[in-house]
Amino acid sequence: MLAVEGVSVAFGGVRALDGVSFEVGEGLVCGVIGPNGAGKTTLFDVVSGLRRPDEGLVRMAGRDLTGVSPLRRARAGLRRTFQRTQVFGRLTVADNVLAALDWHGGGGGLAADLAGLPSRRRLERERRERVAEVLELCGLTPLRDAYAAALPVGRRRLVELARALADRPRLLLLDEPTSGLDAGQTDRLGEVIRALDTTVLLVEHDMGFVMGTCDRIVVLDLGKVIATGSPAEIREDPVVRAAYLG
Ligand SMILES: Nc1ncnc2c1ncn2[C@@H]1O[C@H](COP(=O)(O)OP(=O)(O)OP(=O)(O)O)[C@@H](O)[C@H]1O
Repeated sequence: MLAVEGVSVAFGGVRALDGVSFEVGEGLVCGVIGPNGAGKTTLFDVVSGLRRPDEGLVRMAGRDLTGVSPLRRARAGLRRTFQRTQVFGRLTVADNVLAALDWHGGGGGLAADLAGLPSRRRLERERRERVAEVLELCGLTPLRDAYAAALPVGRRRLVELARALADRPRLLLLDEPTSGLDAGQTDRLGEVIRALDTTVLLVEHDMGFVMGTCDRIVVLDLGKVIATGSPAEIREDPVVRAAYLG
């Protein structure tokens, strides 16, 4: 589903990424870990299109995305969440998710809205249904009418996840999704992520969360992939232990 092939990025003399290659299969959750400065954020920026690599390719479902803008990547089904949550505080939880669907437009423009065309009403119903489905998936149904600004950070993060999932992304990038969450909220988030059928790439410092949530793990150190494997393989890998786990 996602293939990163020989990606390198240099900042002056620093090789932030140095020939990074790995693949993530359809529907799998892949975690990227590594010590500070390993290149995780740079890798995320390359995959989401915020930074163009000096060398290498990023493919999604076989399509080369390397020169494709972040907006076009979004249209192709890629979504990203950020370390600092980005939700509309003045909207309710349900409207936050609805707003994430609205950018597709309803077709027919304002005239169709005013005329209340049947096609438009059907679309509206489908949207409401999708919102309800996503809220349920993220455990937010009881909070659907709460204002996002009033929610604690753990819930806001779930709202952000719900927004990212609203129109069924093909690939979801999560940047330190547990930051600011307590243990209970972290467990809940892990359950939601595991229940998704979307392909997920996440960067995370919380090792317990990574080991419990991910199918595959990519370990970066000084811009290079030093190991890839299942959580059990990574835990046992002598190179990883030496470089990172201690
Ligand atoms: N804009 C930049 N200009 C110069 N050097 C940079 C820039 N961004 C990152 N670097 C350097 O590239 C290397 C990789 O940084 P990156 O932020 O990708 O690592 P990271 O694994 O995300 O680290 P952290 O866990 O601390 O967030 C580091 O040596 C960093 O100092």
